[in-house]
Amino acid sequence: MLTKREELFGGTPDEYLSHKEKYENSTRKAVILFSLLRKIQEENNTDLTNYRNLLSGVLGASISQDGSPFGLHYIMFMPVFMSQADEEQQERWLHRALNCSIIGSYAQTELGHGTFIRGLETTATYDPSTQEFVLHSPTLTSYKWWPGGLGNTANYCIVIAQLYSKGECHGIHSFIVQVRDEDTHMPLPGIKVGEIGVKMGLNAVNNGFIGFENVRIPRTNMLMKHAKILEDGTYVKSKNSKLIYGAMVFVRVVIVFDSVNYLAKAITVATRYSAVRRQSQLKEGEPERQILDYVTQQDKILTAIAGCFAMKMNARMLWDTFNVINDQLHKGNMERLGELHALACCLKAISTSDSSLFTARCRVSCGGHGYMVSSTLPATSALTTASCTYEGDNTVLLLQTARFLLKTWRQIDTGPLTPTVEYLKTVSAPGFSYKWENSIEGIIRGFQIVSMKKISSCLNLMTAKVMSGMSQADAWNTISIQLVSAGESHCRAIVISTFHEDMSKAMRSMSASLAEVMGQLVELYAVYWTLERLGDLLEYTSISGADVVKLRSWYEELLRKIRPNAVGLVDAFDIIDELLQSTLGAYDGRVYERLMEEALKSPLNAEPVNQSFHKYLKPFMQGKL
Ligand SMILES: CCCCCCCC/C=C\C/C=C/C(=O)SCCNC(=O)CCNC(=O)[C@H](O)C(C)(C)COP(=O)(O)OP(=O)(O)OC[C@H]1O[C@@H](n2cnc3c(N)ncnc32)[C@H](O)[C@@H]1OP(=O)(O)O
Ligand SMILES: Cc1cc2nc3c(=O)[nH]c(=O)nc-3n(C[C@H](O)[C@H](O)[C@H](O)COP(=O)(O)OP(=O)(O)OC[C@H]3O[C@@H](n4cnc5c(N)ncnc54)[C@H](O)[C@@H]3O)c2cc1C
Repeated sequence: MLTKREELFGGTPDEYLSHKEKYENSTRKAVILFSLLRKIQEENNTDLTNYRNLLSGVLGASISQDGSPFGLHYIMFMPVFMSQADEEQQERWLHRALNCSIIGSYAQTELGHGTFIRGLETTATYDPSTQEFVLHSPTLTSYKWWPGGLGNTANYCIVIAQLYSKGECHGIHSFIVQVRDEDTHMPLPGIKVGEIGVKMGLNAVNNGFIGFENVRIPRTNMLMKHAKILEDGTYVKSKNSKLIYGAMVFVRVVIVFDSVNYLAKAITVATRYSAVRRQSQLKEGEPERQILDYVTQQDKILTAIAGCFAMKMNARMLWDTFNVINDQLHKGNMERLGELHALACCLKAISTSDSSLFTARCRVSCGGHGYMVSSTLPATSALTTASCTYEGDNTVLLLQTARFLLKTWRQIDTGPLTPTVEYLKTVSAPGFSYKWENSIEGIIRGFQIVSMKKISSCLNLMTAKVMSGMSQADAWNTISIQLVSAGESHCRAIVISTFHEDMSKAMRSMSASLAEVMGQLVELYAVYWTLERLGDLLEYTSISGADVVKLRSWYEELLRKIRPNAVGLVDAFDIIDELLQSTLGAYDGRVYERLMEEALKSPLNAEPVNQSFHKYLKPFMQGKL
């Protein structure tokens, strides 16, 4: 009788399963894992706060690097329900979703549209004579494409469609739609549903497609917490049309935590392997050195560790900010919605692009063995690059942040600013002066000045181009590279200052030795990004060549200081071997034995001579083909 652990983590490695077997195996594992999670849910309430903790359990414990077919049910279907369904609808559906007696997905993206959601083509036309909506996919490009779990798993999904009533289009709204029979799991009439095929990664997420041929759903299947359709077809608009976007903000907040989880796995593997792997002699005649002793290796890995800690603290700040503003939204106060959207956009973009960058560095820092699937670094790399796209392409999200920053800058003199942008007032105040200094505070100030000057420059450029006769849209597109850069600079300034401030607070309750190491991580992160963004700092601050020389020495000194604690820092993530699933990162350091153990599981090692020798090789080598 297999234990739960053996059931979850044993069996043929996924990499040797077919696409179909991989899905079936991940579904088997998901059922085990989510049965356990369901027990947790039964003991706790399900408000968003508790829900995120549950969700981080889902994400953190996702037992396959390939994701889970239930992921979307937890990541989007339920959060959207909690934020957009009215009380009657929650009463009718939420408990069934929570106990997984229905499995949902979230169908927004179409073959033809992902970013520009106002351009979605799926229609939901209200028929007052039957008090139903008619869901229809008018074109191939209107087919929903990507929804996780929709291929073969979900029997319900939330569909985002253009709402039509009394001949008028009211824009995109959310609808709950049953897609499969609850008993037979057969697709319901008028519904064409399937799986989109093999992807670069996340092949257990079961991403699907769905098309509707005049499918009728009751009026009460429109999620009506904000906007409504009355029985006669009268449209009652939402207090704020942007509230429909709320779930995307929540998921972006979760994704920042998720990006930290993925990066923590990758640096645990790369750091432990770099402590085990010995290669080359630093001095003639000496024993081969741990590759972690090479400063170039420290440059790749220790900065990733600092980045992971930095983003973890920023994820917590973002979550706290989300909760504060979400409470205000529930009370009808929309004042900070734009700020929350901008912050969630830039932190999702920066956390996922950093996670992708540093995970790729971890992969190459492990040499050939890092290219083995059994190291799990390739899968984590495929995961982190996907996160730069899903829940909003990073470029598009940074442009959203830039849009908010320009709006803020236009109003800079009209009153107080909201917390995440009030630095703009400080560094642009009359009489404010700043001379570069090589300190954490000096670096933070420098990044804030760069951000402010980029935003100001973008606005001046926009104004000049429009004055010269260019349309607003063309001017925006022309300077969009600089707009993205302004969004990134703003975010980096927030990340460094949050890391410094929150870690300083945390260090007060630490032992002196731990506080010293944490302080070194903050310095390493700040100095690393200073050296990475020297162009901006040279353009907008008084930093000098001499300062840069000292910064480089400071950086190398920090690498030397942190090196002895590298393994301890990643052990602190406490990721069990079963979740790490890595031949290179296992706690016991038996890298070579594990590599060989995994290799022998290859089906190609089942017999000494593969059948292709007799069928192909031998006749070929004997000139008979
Ligand atoms: C357990 C295992 C787990 C394994 C891991 C798997 C995890 C998988 C995770 C998730 C799966 C993925 C799901 C998805 O991808 S769902 C689909 C996500 N799609 C998007 O994010 C689409 C991105 N596009 C947009 O958000 C919008 O189209 C846009 C904002 C980029 C542009 O839209 P547009 O209408 O052109 O906007 P404007 O620029 O004109 O701005 C309009 C106005 O609205 C404000 N606004 C826009 N978005 C929001 C928002 N989300 N919240 C609040 N406000 C928003 C914007 O600020 C403007 O306001 P204004 O300046 O005051 O006018
Ligand atoms: C693994 C994965 C899971 C997903 N899961 C789901 C899901 O469950 N449900 C769901 O609904 N969707 C899902 N998606 C879809 C995802 O939301 C979209 O892929 C994403 O929103 C990007 O849209 P797109 O793919 O159409 O790219 P596009 O928007 O076509 O972007 C392509 C390029 O065009 C650029 N671009 C687009 N618009 C602009 C602009 N205005 N300004 C400047 N540049 C622009 C982008 O920067 C990008 O470089 C998933 C995607 C992935 C990869």
